[in-house]
Amino acid sequence: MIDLDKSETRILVVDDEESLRLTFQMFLGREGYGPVLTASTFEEAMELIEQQTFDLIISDIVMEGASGIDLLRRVRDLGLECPVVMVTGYPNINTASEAVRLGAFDYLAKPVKKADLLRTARMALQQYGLWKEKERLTEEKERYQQYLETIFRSVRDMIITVDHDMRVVQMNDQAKSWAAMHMPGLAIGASLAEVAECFSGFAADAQKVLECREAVSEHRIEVNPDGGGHVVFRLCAAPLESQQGKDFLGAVLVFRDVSRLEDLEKRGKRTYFHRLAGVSRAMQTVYTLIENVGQVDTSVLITGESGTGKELVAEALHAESPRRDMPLVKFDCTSIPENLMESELFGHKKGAFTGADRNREGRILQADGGTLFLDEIGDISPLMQLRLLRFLQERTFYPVGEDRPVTVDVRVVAATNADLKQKVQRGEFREDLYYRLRVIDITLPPLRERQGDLPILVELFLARFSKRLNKNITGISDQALQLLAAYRWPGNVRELEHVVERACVLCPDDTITTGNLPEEVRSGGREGGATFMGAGVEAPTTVESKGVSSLSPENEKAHLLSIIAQTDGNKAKAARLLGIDRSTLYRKMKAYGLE
Ligand SMILES: Nc1ncnc2c1ncn2[C@@H]1O[C@H](COP(=O)(O)OP(=O)(O)OP(=O)(O)O)[C@@H](O)[C@H]1O
Repeated sequence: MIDLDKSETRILVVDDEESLRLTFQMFLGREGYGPVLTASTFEEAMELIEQQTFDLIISDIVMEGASGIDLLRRVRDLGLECPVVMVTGYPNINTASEAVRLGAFDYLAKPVKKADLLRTARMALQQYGLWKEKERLTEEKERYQQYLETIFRSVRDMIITVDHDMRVVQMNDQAKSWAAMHMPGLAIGASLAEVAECFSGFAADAQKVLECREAVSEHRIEVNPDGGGHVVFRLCAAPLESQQGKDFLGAVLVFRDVSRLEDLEKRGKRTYFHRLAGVSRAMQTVYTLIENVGQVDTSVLITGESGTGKELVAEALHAESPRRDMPLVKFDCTSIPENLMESELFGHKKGAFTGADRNREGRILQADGGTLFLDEIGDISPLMQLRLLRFLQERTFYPVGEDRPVTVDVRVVAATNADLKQKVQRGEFREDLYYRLRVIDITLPPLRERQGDLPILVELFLARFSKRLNKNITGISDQALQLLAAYRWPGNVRELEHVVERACVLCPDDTITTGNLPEEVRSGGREGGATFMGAGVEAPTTVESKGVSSLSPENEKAHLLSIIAQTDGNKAKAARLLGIDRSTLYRKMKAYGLE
């Protein structure tokens, strides 16, 4: 039985006898019911009923003018469900039982005893309470059903539910229109197993779910319908259970025709290529170039701003070449002082110089049979330029202190974010070396010129950092993505990667929002045009996050000094704070004489 809150029950007593009205009002009021209102005529009662809602109406049958039965009829005509109790004198007992047939809850015979009145009132109110609760639950269920149906209708995926015997129970509109075109046999009531043999993958998934009561995760299946053609579906299946998994109802299959996507991918529209991500035309050109150039042994020069993915291109070139099982040796030309560079690259003989207490194999020899990646090639000294040119021309070299040449089979891939051509014009870089290196030139456009790549890169980094940070971040709000798209990205993909990493660290739930983005990005880069530095939460709070790329040379030098000091000389940390990589930092330090 449901509990009644008596003080919240509105009762109307209708009687033309004032003493009876007052007695009923007093009995009910003292019992805690309220408010209890009274009316002496049909008209007066109707006026109150139209103005407010009642939980119980107690009405005399015989009144001057319209009767209590008229009142009951009127109440039901208005669609009101509240219980009506009739009061009648002994001679009118038959009329009263007639009233019950017409929908009255009960009747009370005069003289009405207090106990009878209270018992009938309690029962009527309790029954009405139950009815209201049932109505509420039905309404809620209907609303929920509607809500589910709306989802069912509006998702772009096709959805089919099947029962234990694999008979189709429900199909959403997408599934229906797809079936009408490609598989007319697939309809509500049809057996999924029998519909078409070529769709056996669907039936197999459904069968698995029905047998194991476990979801089958998303996978792709190829289908060759009778009418010909070739269709690829992305399909997942899950058990269909009632609330709390008490009843097992069957399986739900969610699938999507991805043939067009597959076609696009096959036609060269690739989203990923080795560790590179991007769908823009520029990146498609880069992928194709790498594929073609990978097969030959010519030198390649990769150019592009800092953080555009030059190192990833070098890796992909190596992976695409027949040298892929041999070493890829990376050498950052700015990472070590000039005087040690020759020995580092070419190796040295024991005793070649003070401190050379044993023979040392250089990077070039380590790369024998494989690829040597020379990063930041624009920064090497004229002497090293000459040595490298000789090596590229003759494929032999002399380790420091050694007079016998060493021959190796190495493919050289170099990268720079400097404008080498300008350096050649200014006499800072050898023209002959430039052309030797640049047999093939792969240029990576800055991120701001290939905005179409942004969503896919964001998705890639979100998945990466969500996993690394052991979080469950599944997406980014449209508004946050719009801010990222509007930003100029002076630090390119590296900077974007740091921004997403920082956002993942700050994000408390499953969606990155604008609040998780740094101020620079939120203000559209208007904060003095400074680059976001990817400091994330690891940055000491005392370090002012300010980029370098837009500062004047004097300010940039001072800023570099300040960051290096604040990180206690830790170059890796300083570079990270500045949103540039270590080699760029070394280059800048060198340029400002800060070594
Ligand atoms: N197209 C891309 N897809 C996925 N990640 C990328 C892409 N481009 C760059 N990145 C990421 O951005 C960061 C910087 O890339 P990378 O080191 O290859 O750039 P770079 O051009 O060599 O930079 P620098 O000139 O400063 O050495 C890396 O973490 C890399 O994984």
